[in-house]
This record gives sequence, structure tokens and C-alpha cells, in this order.
Amino acid sequence: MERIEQLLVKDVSHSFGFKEILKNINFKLEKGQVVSIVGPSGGGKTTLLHLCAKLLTLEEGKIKNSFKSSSFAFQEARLLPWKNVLDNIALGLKANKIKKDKAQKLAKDIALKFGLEEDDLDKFPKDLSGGMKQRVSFARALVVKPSLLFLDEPFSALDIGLKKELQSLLLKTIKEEKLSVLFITHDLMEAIKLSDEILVLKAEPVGHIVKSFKFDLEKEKRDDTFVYEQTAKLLKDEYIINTFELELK
Ligand SMILES: Nc1ncnc2c1ncn2[C@@H]1O[C@H](COP(=O)(O)OP(=O)(O)OP(=O)(O)O)[C@@H](O)[C@H]1O
Repeated sequence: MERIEQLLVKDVSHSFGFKEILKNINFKLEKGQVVSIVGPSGGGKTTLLHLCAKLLTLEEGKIKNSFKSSSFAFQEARLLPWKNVLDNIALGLKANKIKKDKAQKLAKDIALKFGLEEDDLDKFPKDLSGGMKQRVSFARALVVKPSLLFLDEPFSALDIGLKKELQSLLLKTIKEEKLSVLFITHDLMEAIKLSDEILVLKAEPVGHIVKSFKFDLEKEKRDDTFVYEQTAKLLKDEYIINTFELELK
């Protein structure tokens, strides 16, 4: 029998010292699904993502991750400065004990797919633009073919063209490889474009989920008009207004 791949978060709370950051967080992420956590700065999004990815020790509640494998891409690319593009991408493959020749080939294929040029492959991170670093970071996260991908605001530092390009590549990968994604963002439009479900995390008095939104339209069919319309609708929702402390004009 095939095992069910899912991420189950149950009654999770977290504090740093005496400061409570998250309280009673519950949600589920299933195979092939994209769930985003949106909320204002300081609300505990990164803390929650890190708990889910086991980058932080869980104190209270349960997190059950039955996905076969997972990987992570951060807002800053976090490349190793002493390794070139190809070796940075191949890093995870090396950890998975894949032979060097094969690892280099897989790394090259995905680098080209993510818009890097042949000439870029032996460059070091210091010689790359921010956008190129982000492409490398994405390629590195996806080359290992994870079944679950954790994303920490991966598009926030990118210009609008590159943002759209990488988002489309991500959507394509999600569909083709049945990739599941948990990502955090404070960009509502991005969340609407990419998610099956959006969880709204409010900071006050302690980080908690106040509402969830689901979209029926397939992600590939969401054009700019859909995203703008849904954003306008959400911006009128009292939970969103309250969470982001928006003023109605
Ligand atoms: N290691 C830590 N030790 C102590 N406090 C921390 C630690 N990490 C985060 N915090 C605090 O926890 C709170 C939530 O931080 P977190 O980074 O999870 O929020 P966020 O919603 O991701 O914000 P942003 O969007 O600005 O990254 C903040 O008040 C932060 O100062």
C-alpha cells in the first residue's frame, strides 16, 4: 500500500524565552498541494516554517511529516561562497550519495531550465546578480526532487519579471512532479497566485491562524485579472484588514 504523504500540524505553540510567539496552530498540507502562510512582519511565520522543517525544535504540539523527502529555499540564496554555481546546485545530490558525474549532469540540466547560461555554471556566488543567486537557490532545492518544498519568501527580493518567471517555473514543477509546497509570504497577490489554501497568521496578541481561504480555480489558469480581483476581494475581508492593520479609505 502506498503511504499517504502529508504534513500535519496539530496544536503547535512556541515561545522564545518568556515571549509567546505561536499559539495553537493547526493545519494540514496534502500531496500536490500548496499552502501559504501570510501575515505581517514579526507574526511568527518564519518560526512556524522552521518548526515544520525541523530547523527549530518543537516544544508544544505535534508535527507529523510523512512526505518522502523535503528541501528548503530561503529569501537570501545562502550559497556557499567557495563553490561555483554547478557545485552549489549539486550539493544536495552529493549528500544523497549520487555519483559526481551524474550529479553534475543533473545540476546542469536544472540550471539551464532555471534560466542560467552555460557560461554562468563555473562562476562563484560573488560574481552573480541577486536574481541569478535566486535561480541557483531554487535549482538547488529542486534538483533533489523533493516531495515537499519549504519556501521562505523566495521571490520577495526579485524584480517583477523575474518573479513571474520563477513563479511559473515553480507552478510547472508542482504540476509535473506533484510537488507539495509550504511557503510564507507577506505578499497577498503572490499567495493568491500560487496557493490552494492561504492561512492568515495574526500576530496579536500571540501568533495564531485567524482564517483560511481556498481557491477553486486551477493554479495554471489564474491570470492577472483573477489575481487582482481576488486580492481586491480579500482586502475587503475584515480578518485581512484586522490582521494587516489596514485602514479602509
Ligand atoms: N531565535 C529567536 N530568539 C528570540 N526571539 C526570536 C527568535 N526568532 C524570532 N524571534 C522573535 O519571534 C517573533 C516572530 O518572528 P518571525 O521571524 O517568526 O516572524 P515573521 O512573521 O517571519 O516576520 P518577518 O516577515 O519579518 O520575517 C519576532 O518578535 C522575533 O523577534
